[in-house]
Formats: sequence, structure tokens, C-alpha cells
Amino acid sequence: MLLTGASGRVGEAILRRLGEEYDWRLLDREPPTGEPDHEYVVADVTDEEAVREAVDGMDAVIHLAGDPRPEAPWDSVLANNIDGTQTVVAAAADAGVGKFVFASSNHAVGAYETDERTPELYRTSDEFRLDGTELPRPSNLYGVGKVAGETLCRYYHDETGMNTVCVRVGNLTEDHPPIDYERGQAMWLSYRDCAHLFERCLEADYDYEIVYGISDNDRKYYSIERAREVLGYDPQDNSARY
Ligand SMILES: NC(=O)C1=CN([C@@H]2O[C@H](COP(=O)(O)OP(=O)(O)OC[C@H]3O[C@@H](n4cnc5c(N)ncnc54)[C@H](O)[C@@H]3O)[C@@H](O)[C@H]2O)C=CC1
Ligand SMILES: O=C1O[C@H](COP(=O)(O)O)[C@@H](O)[C@H](O)[C@H]1O
Repeated sequence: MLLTGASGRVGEAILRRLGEEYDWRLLDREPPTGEPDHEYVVADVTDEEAVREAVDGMDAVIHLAGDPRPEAPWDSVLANNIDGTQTVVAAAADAGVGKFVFASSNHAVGAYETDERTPELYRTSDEFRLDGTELPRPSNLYGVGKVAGETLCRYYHDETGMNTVCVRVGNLTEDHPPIDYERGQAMWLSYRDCAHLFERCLEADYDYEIVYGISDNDRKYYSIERAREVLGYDPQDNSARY
């Protein structure tokens, strides 16, 4: 399995629980901080030759690498998130990789959180749900880049049949949900549920899917029904317990 952006937070959550479960090849533009437990490729995802070598022989790719900042400027979004994703997904499709898992974001649909809907949207009593079938509605240029990534995944799936899932990740924080931040509590994804969700993305059967990546929070305004149904996602955590 190839894991891009392996040295970041999502990569850490995945490797902490699944490090021993798969034969990993890790890729990041930053070198490892210590002696890596797995094969480690230092490369930028915009480097086509390096990426083509990295995907060679892989059954699956989890593509996390990119600029994660909601306020990321356009030049970074364009290079790291759009060009980088195109380079990785095209190389994976050409190499005949079986499954491609793309880390999309809540910011692909963040503009559904209108002044009229918030803050009630973030509360348990509100029944509004986004389920992945709605049109994209990004809240910033970073979100635009994630929508572009989802569209690239759709295109390469349709062109080559590569099984592809885009996970609109919520707010990953370790140990407990964000404090004094209702939006973050509604879209909290625990480290444990994060690892489980990406494991399901590696194991389940699907064609092309968009799912939400959050824990089973009482406050949720993202449906996790599709992730349950198609992937067998069974989250254990809930921000309401904290
Ligand atoms: N952490 C979260 O709550 C959320 C994360 N995501 C997405 O998940 C992915 C991972 O996010 P985090 O782990 O939080 O970010 P992070 O910044 O902790 O990790 C990203 C990793 O990607 C690497 N990277 C960045 N650009 C690269 C490039 N051009 N080539 C090679 N490596 C590159 C960085 O060196 C870093 O190790 C990102 O795509 C982000 O947009 C989406 C929604 C929420
Ligand atoms: O996509 C992302 O979303 C989370 C949550 O967004 P926020 O605006 O509520 O902080 C963010 O923490 C993460 O860095 C980003 O990649």
C-alpha cells in the first residue's frame, strides 16, 4: 500500500493502528524524523517520475499529501493539492492500482453552513444532513482544490475503472474533540475511527464513492450512512461523550 503525506497527522493516525497490518510504502516530501518502520520515499507528489516509481506494484494508494490549511493560498492549492493529486491519481490508474483513496475535506461543502443555518446546524436538535450526493459548495480555495481532487478521481475512475473513494474528512484531533468549537465537535474524527475508516477503504468493495469521515457524533450534520453501508464503517467514538 502506498501512503502519501505519511508524515502528517492523518498518516500518523493510520499508521499507529494499521502499521503492522499492511506492507506499507510511505511517501512524503519531508524526510522521516527517525528510523522509519517502513519503506520511505522522500519525494514531492508533483514529481511525476518519482510518483510513477512509488505507485509501481501497489495494490492500493491512500493519497493524503497536500496543503491542509483552509486558508492555503491559490499557488499552493494549485501545486500541492490539484497538480499533486492529478499526478498521483493518473500514475495509480496507469499502473493498474486496484483501489485509490483520496483525502478530501469538509471544506469541499463548507459553504452549506450559511448564516441562516448556523450555529443551529452544529447542534443535536438540528436534522439537516449532507450525505455526499449534494453538489460541491466549497468554503475557500482549499475547498475548491478538494473538489478538483474529487473530480479528478471521478474522471480516472470512469476512464480506467479504478475503484476510488473520496473521504470528506471532518476535524481530526487526538484524544478528545476540539474544545469550545461547536463546528469542530460536530465533525470530529477520532484517531481510532480515522484508522478504522481508512482500513475499510482498503478492504471494502466499491466503484466510485464520496463519504464523510467523522465519528458517530450526536451533533453531526454529515451523514455517515453511506460509509456504513458501502464500506462497513462502524465508528466507536462520539464527541458528546466529552
Ligand atoms: N487533519 C484534518 O482534520 C483534515 C485533513 N484533511 C486532509 O487530509 C490530508 C492530510 O492532512 P493532515 O495529515 O492533517 O496534514 P499534515 O500537514 O499534518 O500532513 C500532510 C503531509 O503531506 C506532506 N506534503 C504536503 N505537500 C506535499 C507534496 N507536495 N508532496 C509530498 N508531500 C507533501 C507534508 O509534508 C505532510 O507530512 C490533507 O490532504 C488534508 O487536506 C482533510 C480534512 C481534515
Ligand atoms: O480540511 C481541513 O479541515 C479541518 C477542519 O476545518 P476547520 O476550518 O474547522 O479547522 C482542519 O482542521 C484541517 O486542517 C483541514 O485540513
